[in-house]
Amino acid sequence: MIDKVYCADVTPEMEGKRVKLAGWVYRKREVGKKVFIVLRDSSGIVQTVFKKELSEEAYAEAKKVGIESSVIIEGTVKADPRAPTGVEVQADRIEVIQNVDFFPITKDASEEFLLDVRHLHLHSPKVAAVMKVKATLMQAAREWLTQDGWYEVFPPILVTGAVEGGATLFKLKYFDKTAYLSQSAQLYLEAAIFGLEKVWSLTPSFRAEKSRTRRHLTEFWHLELEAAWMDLWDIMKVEEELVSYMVQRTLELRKKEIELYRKDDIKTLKNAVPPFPRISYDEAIDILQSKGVQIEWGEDMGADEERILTQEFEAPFFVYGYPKHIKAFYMKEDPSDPRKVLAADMLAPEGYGEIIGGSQREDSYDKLVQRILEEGMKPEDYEWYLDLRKYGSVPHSGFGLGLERLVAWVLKLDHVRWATLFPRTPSRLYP
Ligand SMILES: NC(=O)C[C@H]([NH3+])C(=O)NS(=O)(=O)OC[C@H]1O[C@@H](n2cnc3c(N)ncnc32)[C@H](O)[C@@H]1O
Ligand SMILES: [Mg+2]
Repeated sequence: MIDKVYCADVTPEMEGKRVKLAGWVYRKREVGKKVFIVLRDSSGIVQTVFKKELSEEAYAEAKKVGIESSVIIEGTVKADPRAPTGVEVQADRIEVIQNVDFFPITKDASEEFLLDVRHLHLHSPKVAAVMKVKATLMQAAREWLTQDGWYEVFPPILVTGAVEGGATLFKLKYFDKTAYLSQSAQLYLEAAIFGLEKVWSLTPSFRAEKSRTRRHLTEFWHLELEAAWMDLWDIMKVEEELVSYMVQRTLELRKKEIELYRKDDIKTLKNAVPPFPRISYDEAIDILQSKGVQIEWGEDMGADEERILTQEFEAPFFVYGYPKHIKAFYMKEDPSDPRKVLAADMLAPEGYGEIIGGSQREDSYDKLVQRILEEGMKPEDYEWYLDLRKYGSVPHSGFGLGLERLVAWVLKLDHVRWATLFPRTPSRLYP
């Protein structure tokens, strides 16, 4: 590894120190007999200046390099309040690793073009900032999960059945059998709780969703938890503590990156502290109807309805107690109201809506068989899953958080596709 100083680590206090930098040409301009190159690396930027009288050779090389050329630059640090970071490097050496005559991404690039050249768009510091925030959210999640006694497990992605409905399964040939790409690790996490009690996984989940909305991907990263002995209210507490820790920790560690997208508009992020507000599905329907939304009890809330509902809150909030017929087969019927299930979604404010889907699971063998039949599915396709209700069944609950949806809310992105390295949607499989 080259023995370099990172751009962000060059400070005015290093005045007079010689440094070696390695990165990419981010900005370049010539003024008289000087060439200013703003160098970019993963840490940020620093201005370098090439003067003819300091090194004719380096000056001549610097004049020739194009934007996003990869270079190594050496020189002496000089404090300068006019420079973007208050400091610049008086360069006397440049090694051009690869010169770029024309970098395809220009200021007027369309969103579709940026997606077509996503592999080059990843040069962008603003895109890198999204990935740093995503990484820090998961770093925080791991910190919280470890200290709270949860075990990470690694479920299969090649599976034989639907969790969230057969309509969004990606089917593939598995030797002489049929397999599917996992929609959710949940069923496997439910098996893991009998030995580990509190488990979590981060896996890619796949949904052959034809809906082209701002919050749907066909492949997304899914943070899922499952716990024995917990009911719906217990798991909702876990959700709010986990999400709160993730958001507050990321605010602490990635403030600069968040401000790139939100500027100082971070009130709703700071509000993400327990307890999150809780409203019932019934109350949600009342609120929507009072705002003139045409929705009846029993109907599902889509992105538009959730967007309107989020206007009532300035923090993430729960909606609980959904009608049974709009929710998944595995959800436990509410003993106090058989029309409902013990399910709760967490909705992010500012129009983002659902970021978490969770529920208490049906732990009765007979009731689960009945639900599977009611949903038009075959119990024999879920034989192993039903076994979990035959050999020491316990009350248990869990949830799934869409990581891209959380990132989209934290950074106020206008589409979840910007929250993932290489977005997958119905119309995008390349690059
Ligand atoms: N372990 C569990 O209990 C998870 C459960 N089986 C499940 O998959 N619920 S979910 O379908 O609401 O998806 C969970 C979350 O997963 C995200 N999600 C769900 N579908 C998508 C798509 N298509 N694109 C992006 N993100 C998606 C979204 O935040 C949802 O709230
Ligand atoms: Mg859901």
